[in-house]
Amino acid sequence: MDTEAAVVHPDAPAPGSELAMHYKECFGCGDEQEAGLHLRSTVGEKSSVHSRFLVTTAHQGAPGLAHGGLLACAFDEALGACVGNLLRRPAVTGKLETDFLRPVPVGSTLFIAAHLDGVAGRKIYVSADGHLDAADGPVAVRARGLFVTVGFEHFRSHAGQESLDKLKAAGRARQNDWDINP
Ligand SMILES: CCCCCCCC/C=C\CCCCCCCC(=O)SCCNC(=O)CCNC(=O)[C@H](O)C(C)(C)COP(=O)(O)OP(=O)(O)OC[C@H]1O[C@@H](n2cnc3c(N)ncnc32)[C@H](O)[C@@H]1OP(=O)(O)O
Repeated sequence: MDTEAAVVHPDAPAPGSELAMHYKECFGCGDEQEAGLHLRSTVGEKSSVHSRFLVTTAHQGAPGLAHGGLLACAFDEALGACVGNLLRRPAVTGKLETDFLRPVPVGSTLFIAAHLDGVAGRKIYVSADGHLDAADGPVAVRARGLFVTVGFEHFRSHAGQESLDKLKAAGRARQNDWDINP
């Protein structure tokens, strides 16, 4: 694939910044989504974002072990947070690949290190490693994502009015908050 290096937006939060949830009802990071994953993310060095996911009994597949689909969801969120916050462009997941290398037990924390790999037009390539219980713990899950830059029209034309009102209330619907360049 022919990609260019991803250039972090000059207004992106600096390394070390704790990222705010992007939407309080988001399944991945929202604090008003009781059944959600409650990921917490921090900007890292060199086009990276570090997210933490505490696996609870709500996330089980087999007894005592995380469900693979929920782990994929955690990576979707972590990769999306990396893309959205570092590039400051609205983008959606086009493709998400996951390798499950080790079981992830209930009670463990997955430390997900996501990194921007490159950009080709509207396509943004991003990948992540999920380390068990420490930033340098063994890699349990690995993921690669392709995000596609979209205009705000994507959300306007597909989401219901009530959701758009919530988005506006959160101050996210203002186009000048983002670089729209699909
Ligand atoms: C106003 C709100 C703003 C919010 C921003 C907040 C940011 C806050 C910060 C951060 C937090 C974010 C955290 C969120 C994390 C979760 C993210 C999700 O889960 S998103 C939901 C799941 N994904 C979908 O629902 C997409 C559904 N699909 C679509 O809408 C379309 O298919 C779309 C937009 C992906 C592409 O459609 P087209 O018509 O616009 O464009 P075409 O031409 O088809 O694709 C563009 C290029 O991408 C490639 N492409 C698209 N899909 C591909 C695929 N699956 N595999 C390979 N290539 C693909 C195509 O081949 C094309 O490439 P070529 O330019 O020709 O080289």
